[in-house]
Parts: sequence; C-alpha cells; structure tokens
Amino acid sequence: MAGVLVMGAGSVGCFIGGLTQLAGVPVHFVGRPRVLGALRKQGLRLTDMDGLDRRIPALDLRLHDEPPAGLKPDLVLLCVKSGATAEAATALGLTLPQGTPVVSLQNGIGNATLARAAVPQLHWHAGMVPFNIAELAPGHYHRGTGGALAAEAAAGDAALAAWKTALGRVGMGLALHADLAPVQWGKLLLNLNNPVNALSGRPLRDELLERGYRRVLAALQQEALDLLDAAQRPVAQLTPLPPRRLLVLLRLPTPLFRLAAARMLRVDAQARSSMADDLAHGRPTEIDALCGEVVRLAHSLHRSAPLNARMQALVEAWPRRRRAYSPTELLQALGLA
Ligand SMILES: NC(=O)C1=CN([C@@H]2O[C@H](COP(=O)(O)OP(=O)(O)OC[C@H]3O[C@@H](n4cnc5c(N)ncnc54)[C@H](OP(=O)(O)O)[C@@H]3O)[C@@H](O)[C@H]2O)C=CC1
Ligand SMILES: CC(C)(CO)C(=O)C(=O)O
Repeated sequence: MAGVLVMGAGSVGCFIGGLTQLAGVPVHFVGRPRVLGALRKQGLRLTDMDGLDRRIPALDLRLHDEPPAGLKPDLVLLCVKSGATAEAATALGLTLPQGTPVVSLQNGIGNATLARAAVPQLHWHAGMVPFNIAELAPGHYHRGTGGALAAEAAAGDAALAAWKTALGRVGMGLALHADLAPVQWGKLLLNLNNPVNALSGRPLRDELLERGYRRVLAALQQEALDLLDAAQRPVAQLTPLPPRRLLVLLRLPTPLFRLAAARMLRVDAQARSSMADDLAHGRPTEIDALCGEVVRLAHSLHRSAPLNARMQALVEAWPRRRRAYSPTELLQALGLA
C-alpha cells in the first residue's frame, strides 16, 4: 500500500494507525494539538496484553493538524468520536480525491451513513473495533482486550484487501463482510456496557465482577435484543456465547460468573470504556450513538425503550452529579431494584 491517512489521532487512530505503519505502510496522522504534541515529543509507543511493545520514533511519524492538500492515500481510517463525524468528513471531502475509500472505525451504527450523506464523493465503509485501547501515558496506547477488526467491503475491494494483508503482517486480524450491520449491532450490544462502566467509576474488570452492574447491562441488552427481533434485524455473535445466552451469564451470581466468563474477564485490570474516558475528561459522550440508537429503533417500531432512554438521561445528567453510582444506586435509578 502506498499510504494510509488516519483522521482523528486518538486511542483508536494512534493504535491502529501505528500498527499499520509497523506493517510497513506509510501512515499520515491528522489530530489535535494535545496528542500531536505528545507524539512530536516522545514518538508513539504501542503495547498490548499479549506482550507487544513497539516504538515509532517521532522523526518517523507524519503528523498534520488537518488533512494535507494533495495527498492521495489508498485508504483513510476515520477515528474521531461520533459527535465529530460530520466535521471530520467535511474536512476529508475538501482535500481527498473523489472515490477515496474511508473506513469508519467508530462505535455505533450510523457514522458511515452520516458521513456518506454529508460527503457522497468519498467511498465510505463501516468498520468495527472489538478491543479496548487506552492511552496509558502521552503517546503510549495500549490494547487491553482481544479480537479482530471488521469492515464492510464488496468482494474484490482492493484497498481493504491490501490493508488486511498489511495488518496480517503484524498479527492483527481484519474480517471483511458484504454487510456489516449485524456485526455493528452485535458490537452495539456490547457497548451498552459503556454507560454502565462510565457511571460505575470503576475499571471494566471490577465493574463486570459486580452483579448489580451486570444486571443493568443485561436489562439494557435485553431491551435492545427484543427490539432487534421485532425489527427482524440479525445480530452477529461477537462473544463465545450468543447474545441471548450472554444475558443468562451476566445475571449469574458472581462466583459462577467468574468461572463461566473467564474469557470475557480477560481484560487488563486498568482498562475502562471509551465513555469512561469521556466523562473523566469532561468531553461529550457517544451515548446518543449507543442507547440513543436503541431508542430510535424502538420509535421506528412505534415502541419505546425506557431503560435505554433512562440510561441516556443519566449519562447526560453526569455533569450535574459527578459522583459514581454504586450497583444498587444504578439498579434503583433504572427502576430495576
Ligand atoms: N477507545 C476504545 O477502546 C475504543 C473506541 N472505539 C470507538 O472509536 C472511535 C474513536 O474513539 P477513541 O479513539 O477512543 O477517541 P479519542 O477521543 O481518543 O480520539 C479521537 C481524536 O480525534 C480528534 N479529533 C476530533 N475531530 C478531529 C478533526 N476534525 N481533525 C483531527 N482530529 C480530530 C480528537 O480530538 P479532541 O478530543 O480534541 O476532539 C481526539 O484526539 C469512537 O467512535 C469510539 O467509540 C471503538 C472501540 C474501542
Ligand atoms: C472495546 C469496548 C467494548 C470496551 O470498552 C469499546 O468499544 C469502548 O470502550 O468503546
């Protein structure tokens, strides 16, 4: 591949862009001063739970504060948070040649569709990142859970196939799907844990070891699954258990859950959801792209999604509260106690 452009050098952009560069592909990173400043000072360090520890010196990083004019990348990775999609897509549309492929590596269902509507001259692909990436220190990004990337691509798509080959050289999987919607909904079900994790104030592993938080997650997922069934939308299985059986697992008493969910608990002790980072830094969250998407699905069926709607309201009210919810408080706040 001649080159990849990362739009939004944050946790996902730096980690996946960095891996792509380690695979021998020239990568350009577009980001904001906080991250670019750190990368200029100390370069990029990538680590993971499986023992990866690689550095890219600052001198070898191509860093930009906006998409560089005249660049013709083979592929663009859109890695901004959902609320920044329209602005980032517009900036890409102003500089990139018509038809440039862009993969949205964002959570939620609608980012690629939104970007396509705003900038139809680029070739938008939905994508999915299954694992957690944390910024452990300025310029240091760490993968704390496992899984392979996924993206939507027609058979024979040259840009995505070349990226898949490149990622394979550094041990990262990329599954290509003709239709990514079932995978995106499967991921959204898992991301319904983001607000639970963010409001718990705890790392993912500690939060998942509290039955009260797991009961909240199971209730949010069950509401979403019932709606997906009613809408006849298929959901891909992204965990060892199918989504409905996962509900049973989540509701088990903790000693049983600990035994039965050993793979799910293979999470770095300090890993937190991306929404926990947003609350900690006072940034807007992606709650509307997660619980909000479930509420919109309900409305499309002339139904309601009261638990997801309530969870969205709790996250939106966080700036007025700023105190973590205990498992009992969260169950009560959702009317589940
Ligand atoms: N982190 C994770 O573990 C995972 C995240 N995801 C998803 O990936 C997406 C990205 O998340 P994440 O990497 O955590 O987010 P980050 O906030 O870490 O990274 C996004 C970066 O993009 C920057 N940015 C925003 N707009 C622009 C722009 N127009 N030009 C250049 N830079 C811009 C942001 O700056 P600023 O903050 O100043 O706006 C920020 O530094 C989200 O949809 C998230 O849900 C999916 C799976 C795992
Ligand atoms: C990887 C996962 C599910 C977990 O935290 C995530 O997508 C996020 O943090 O946004």
